[in-house]
Amino acid sequence: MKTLYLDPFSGVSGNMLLGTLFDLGLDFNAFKNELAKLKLTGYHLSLTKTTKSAITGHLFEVSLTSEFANHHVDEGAQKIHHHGRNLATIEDIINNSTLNAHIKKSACTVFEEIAKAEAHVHEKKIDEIHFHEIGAIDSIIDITGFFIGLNLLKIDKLICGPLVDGTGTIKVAHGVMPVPVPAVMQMRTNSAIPFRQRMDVDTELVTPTGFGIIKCATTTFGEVPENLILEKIGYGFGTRQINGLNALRSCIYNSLLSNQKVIHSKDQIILIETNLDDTTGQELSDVMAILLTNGAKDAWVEPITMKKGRPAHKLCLLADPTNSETLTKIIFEHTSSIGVRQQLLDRKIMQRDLKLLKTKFGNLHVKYLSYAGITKVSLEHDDLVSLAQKNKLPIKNLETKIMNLIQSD
Ligand SMILES: O=C([S-])c1cc(C(=O)S)c[n+]([C@@H]2O[C@H](COP(=O)(O)O)[C@@H](O)[C@H]2O)c1
Ligand code: NI
Repeated sequence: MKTLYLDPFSGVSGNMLLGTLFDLGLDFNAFKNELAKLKLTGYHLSLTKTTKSAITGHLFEVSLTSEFANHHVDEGAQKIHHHGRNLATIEDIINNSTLNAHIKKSACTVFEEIAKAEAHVHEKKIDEIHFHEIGAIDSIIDITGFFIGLNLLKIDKLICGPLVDGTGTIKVAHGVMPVPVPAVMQMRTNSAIPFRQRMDVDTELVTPTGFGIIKCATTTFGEVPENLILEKIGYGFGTRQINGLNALRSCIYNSLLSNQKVIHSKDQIILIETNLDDTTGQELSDVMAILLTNGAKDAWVEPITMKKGRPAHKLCLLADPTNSETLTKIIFEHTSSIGVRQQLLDRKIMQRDLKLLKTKFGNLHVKYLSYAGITKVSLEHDDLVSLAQKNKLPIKNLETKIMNLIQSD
């Protein structure tokens, strides 16, 4: 299983996404053969291996041949296209090709995502919007080409790090637009994609095409995968000149487990709390059970006295930070709470190694714990209870017997 990790430390555009795939080894001729299935004409592809900031990478560019270039105006670094195709026409081009069904579906999803955002920003219906972006041949090539590239490189999973955009304004066909550009801002709504801005970069780093592809193709955003083998690194250059390297870095990880294991002695955990003065004991116990089955690591209630001397309860839970949205929704859905407090906490943890122990009383899971030379053993309580019932022994008594067996081992 191959995982592609994208690191958009200086943003993302369609060209950068393809540039980085070529730098990872995507074959240009194989790519062009696949792309020809779209039966598009009027374009030229250029792929250049080059060095920027002393780093070697690839620059991928699409240019229009003269017949089409008449409709295309260059305004500094900003390309503006005046021959927009509408969404239906683009989807026809893709769907009438002999590309595989997954590529077709993925590309159409990105076009729909960008078109929806554009329609919202320009306050037009999706079929009547001005397709200055997605009607252009380069967008069709970038978007469809990205999925062709993933397929040729046999990538199974995509993970993306936080997106970094610039600031200020850029000049486009209809005037001056703020950065992040409106279509990108619109696509960010209702999404939790990590995004930040570099205030020292006075231009656009994240384009609508780049953001649309990332949003639709990626389900996991976060840190580099652990315990996987890093196989290859690629750099795809952007065309804008910025203070520093303007490139999209990508890494291929292989799921073969590394023999160099990562040991965690600290991590982060989220504490979620809410005060409840009108929830019954039964309701509290029900919601705690739901929270625990939905990934809370622990959930409990604390008796408190709220304003006006009201006896109440504080519902608390600990969870992985990525689970906070799901668990917050459960609290809002199943209690009268109208607000929760959240704190991200640093946690020190013992390394855990879970093993199945075969004993004369039966099998049970045992946790071997260690931290800076301190070691402990902990028997899985549910297993212990069922073995105690099976052997008709008091739980404490059986625990002592099993601990003695482990120690004598
Ligand atoms: O010309 C217009 S109206 C325009 C609108 C927007 C919005 O965000 S709305 C963005 N742009 C810019 O066009 C270029 C091309 O983008 P690609 O995604 O096709 O690479 C880019 O700089 C956009 O920000 C233009
Ligand atoms: Ni427009």
